Amino acid sequence: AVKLGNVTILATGGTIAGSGATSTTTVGYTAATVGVQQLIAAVPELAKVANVKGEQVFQIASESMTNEHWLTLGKRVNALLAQNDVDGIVITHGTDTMEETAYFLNLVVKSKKPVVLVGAMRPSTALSADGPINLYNAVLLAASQEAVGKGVMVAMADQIHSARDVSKTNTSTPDAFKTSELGMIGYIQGNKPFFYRVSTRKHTTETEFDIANLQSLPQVDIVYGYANMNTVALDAFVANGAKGIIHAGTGDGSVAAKVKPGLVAARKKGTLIVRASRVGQGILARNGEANDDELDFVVSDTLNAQKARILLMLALTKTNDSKAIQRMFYTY
Ligand SMILES: NC(=O)CC[C@H](N)C(=O)O
Repeated sequence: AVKLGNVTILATGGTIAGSGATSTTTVGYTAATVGVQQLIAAVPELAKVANVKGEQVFQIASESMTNEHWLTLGKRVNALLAQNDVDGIVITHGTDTMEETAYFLNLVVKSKKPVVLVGAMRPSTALSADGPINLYNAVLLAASQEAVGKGVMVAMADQIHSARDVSKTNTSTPDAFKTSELGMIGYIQGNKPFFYRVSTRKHTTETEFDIANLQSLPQVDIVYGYANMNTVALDAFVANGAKGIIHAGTGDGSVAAKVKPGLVAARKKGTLIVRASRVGQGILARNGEANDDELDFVVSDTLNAQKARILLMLALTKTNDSKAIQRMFYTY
């Protein structure tokens, strides 16, 4: 008989653990109601691909995820993966901030063992609920040799995405997760993962970040760019003590004339400024829409604003040097 891998499922809530009033309730249901043992019991097929254990870490909708949740989860993942009797981890998670949690873990997990985030777009009570098959695929992926060393992954709708590049791209359809231009890394088909590409960016055991002794992360906020933008949000975040600001600018990270003096003043007072884009694809050109060298700004490379926020928080636990932080944005 083939020896099965040991996979721990860490449950955090979300729609995969959600329930609705009827079988056709696919919106307006309640997330985070079903416990991890019930999730596992609903998919007896899991026992064919791994020895599965469950742990309820949180029971929340993922829009309420906080830095503190991430530190707790990251430490638990590292503790479990340090054990000889754990071969991989699956994290069930709400889909709204799944890409953020995945990228955070991609930067702080200290192991080559597979870590797979999974969720559902339809609650467990719905017709054609996607949670059970997504969970099955995630567990077989986490138990597979092929997934070792690939960094943190998101497994949704038979596709494998790398944490750095994946995004939720639809409010409600089951195929919501995409890595549009950079491309997903593989498929799961016929009970097997198939990989086709890997990111060139460093992750997990290759990063310089260590959360073992951290109780909190520096405050970093996002300012969204739009026509007729005013300066109120930026000024309020800076007055509130933000250590970093992600400016999710229009286009290639352009900054409205009215907003620029506030960013420059914040930087002079010590706040790190990262220019990102609201567009969703493409490289943020350094010294393009602003003279970053002169203004001492950092650019986000291809990271979207919510992921740039995570990298900047972790970067600020190591250094305040903008050049070192810019290097990190071209590394991870
Ligand atoms: N499909 C989902 O998981 C969304 C439910 C909820 N808003 C969450 O992110 O947890």
